[in-house]
Amino acid sequence: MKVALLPGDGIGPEVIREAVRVLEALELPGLTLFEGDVGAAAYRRHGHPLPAETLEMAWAADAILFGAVGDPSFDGLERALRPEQAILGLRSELGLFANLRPARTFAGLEDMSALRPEIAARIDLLIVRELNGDVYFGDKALEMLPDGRRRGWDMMSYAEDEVRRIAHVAFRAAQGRKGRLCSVDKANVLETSQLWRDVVGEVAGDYPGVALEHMYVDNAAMQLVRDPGRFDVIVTGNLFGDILSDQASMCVGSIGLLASAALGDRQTAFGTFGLYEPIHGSAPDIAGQGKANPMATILSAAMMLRHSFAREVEAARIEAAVARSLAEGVRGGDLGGSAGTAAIGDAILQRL
Ligand SMILES: NC(=O)c1ccc[n+]([C@@H]2O[C@H](COP(=O)([O-])OP(=O)(O)OC[C@H]3O[C@@H](n4cnc5c(N)ncnc54)[C@H](O)[C@@H]3O)[C@@H](O)[C@H]2O)c1
Ligand SMILES: CC(C)[C@H](C(=O)O)[C@@H](O)C(=O)O
Ligand SMILES: [Mg+2]
Repeated sequence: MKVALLPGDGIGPEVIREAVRVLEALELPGLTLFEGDVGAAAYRRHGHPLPAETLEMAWAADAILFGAVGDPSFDGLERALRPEQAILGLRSELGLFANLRPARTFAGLEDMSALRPEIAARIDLLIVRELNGDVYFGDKALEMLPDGRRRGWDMMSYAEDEVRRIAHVAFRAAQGRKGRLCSVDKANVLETSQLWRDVVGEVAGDYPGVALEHMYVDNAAMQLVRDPGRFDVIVTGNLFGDILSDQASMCVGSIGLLASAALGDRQTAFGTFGLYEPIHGSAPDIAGQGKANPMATILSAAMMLRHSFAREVEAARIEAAVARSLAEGVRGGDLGGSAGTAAIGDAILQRL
């Protein structure tokens, strides 16, 4: 059970450190951790945000635990060398097309939601975000028009097989939950979305037990704050899923709480190969201050144990320890408290 740790930039190394303490406390036989460089940290040392040796390490691993990448001082670099290309490169090179981003209310935390507590109390949803296509990976350019104006453009597209495979993931997830799937698109304006809607509708024929609805993304953004409890599984494209998952995090209470799994088809001897990461970024505004909430990363490690190592018992132990910490008042700055990164890690370890 080989895990590649890719801490990255900003608060990435700070939150990964706490997740490693939790994993080590479980004393899982055969679990080995090794570390690689990604993002701005890798650019500084190797001249590239995703060096060949890091990619090799990723291929050799059974799972990846990823922190975050991004550093404002590198925003002026050509796009191919920017820190964010490391995570995009890993997702596409490794064929990790299915991004699971669960959002669930934690008991005792309803007051921290940006919504009214009685509305926040009902959240239990899963965003299934397509991760290898959409406007993220199409041709793009910044160019000069003949009349001297600058123009930027990005090609948005999905091929039907790309939509079909993520639709199957989402329908199967809905089968294992409350049996409701909401497909989010912008089919009233975008041809990419019309194809998305058509193909999701076709796949629905294989899942008669799942109730499918289609919703435009602007309405979905509104419904997510009006009544997030109405959603079970949401399936959507790369861009809309990115945006809606940050929004869902504040419905729960903080972006420091939301974990994620990026999965593909590849199976290892232990389970499904995957990359696990908090949905948040490198948070340059609080980096280096010991203030980051490591819960999202610790919960991502739990997802890793569940999906990549079939260790449901240990995954549930981690999740229960996080939930108990929150129920007993452990709060980072993101939740209006004063507990630092290491203190939150200590609290979870004590309750493991
Ligand atoms: N997967 C990734 O690696 C990833 C994801 C998102 C953003 N980014 C990158 O991160 C950099 C910063 O982006 P941003 O500011 O838009 O988003 P961000 O998620 O890094 O931060 C947004 C806000 O949330 C806060 N925050 C985030 N995580 C937190 C945590 N664990 N505990 C407490 N507070 C937390 C930050 O302090 C900030 O105020 C950019 O370079 C961006 O490209 C990377
Ligand atoms: C850093 C960026 C490329 C990334 C994304 O847009 O997918 C991030 O926002 C995320 O949510 O993981
Ligand atoms: Mg994002």
